[in-house]
Amino acid sequence: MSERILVLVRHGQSEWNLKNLFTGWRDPDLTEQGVAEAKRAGARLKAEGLTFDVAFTSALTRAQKTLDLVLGEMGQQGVKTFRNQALNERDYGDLSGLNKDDARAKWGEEQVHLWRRSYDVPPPGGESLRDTVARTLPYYVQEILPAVLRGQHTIVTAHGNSLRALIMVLEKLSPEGIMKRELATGAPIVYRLAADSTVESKRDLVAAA
Ligand SMILES: O=C(O)[C@@H](CO)OP(=O)(O)O
Repeated sequence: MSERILVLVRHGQSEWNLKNLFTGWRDPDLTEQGVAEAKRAGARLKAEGLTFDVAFTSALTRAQKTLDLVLGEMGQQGVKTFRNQALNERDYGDLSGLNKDDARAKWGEEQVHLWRRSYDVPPPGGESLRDTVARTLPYYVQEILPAVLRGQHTIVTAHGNSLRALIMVLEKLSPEGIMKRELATGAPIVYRLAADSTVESKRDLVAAA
């Protein structure tokens, strides 16, 4: 039985990350730095000797391009890929497109932090992390996890908060625990799962600067 490998990668820096705008379901492209981060992630995964059998990504350009660049760097362009909006970023609702510093000036540091990192406080008109878990988890359980348990080496490229949703479940984090969890762009996390789908080991492959 081959190993049960699941790799999660947040997309490389996007144009709106650079401009400090709430992004959510909006669809900006990667910046030059984001492209470099994605390639570096691919190089790190290749250096680990990893190969992939199946890939999952969101319906958004930044995550799809990141996947293409990672696989390209690994010489693995042909990997079967599934794209689904279940893996999209948390919907930021009315905050989408606003500048994060302007939002802090308007609503206060604490309120904006709760919208960005709390488990259950939804931004106006958008999804809380709990809502995002409710959207991503069925897709994980029905599509991603079965592939991993079959022994298919699996990569998921997605977004800061859609991945925090999956990480909360994988790492059994509390609402307080997930509040402190930040994901760097283009930094792969390699999980090995046990046959009962719990996490056996985890490694952060921080992309070299
Ligand atoms: O704007 C967004 O969609 C996300 C990810 O970039 O931002 P935040 O870190 O505020 O959740």
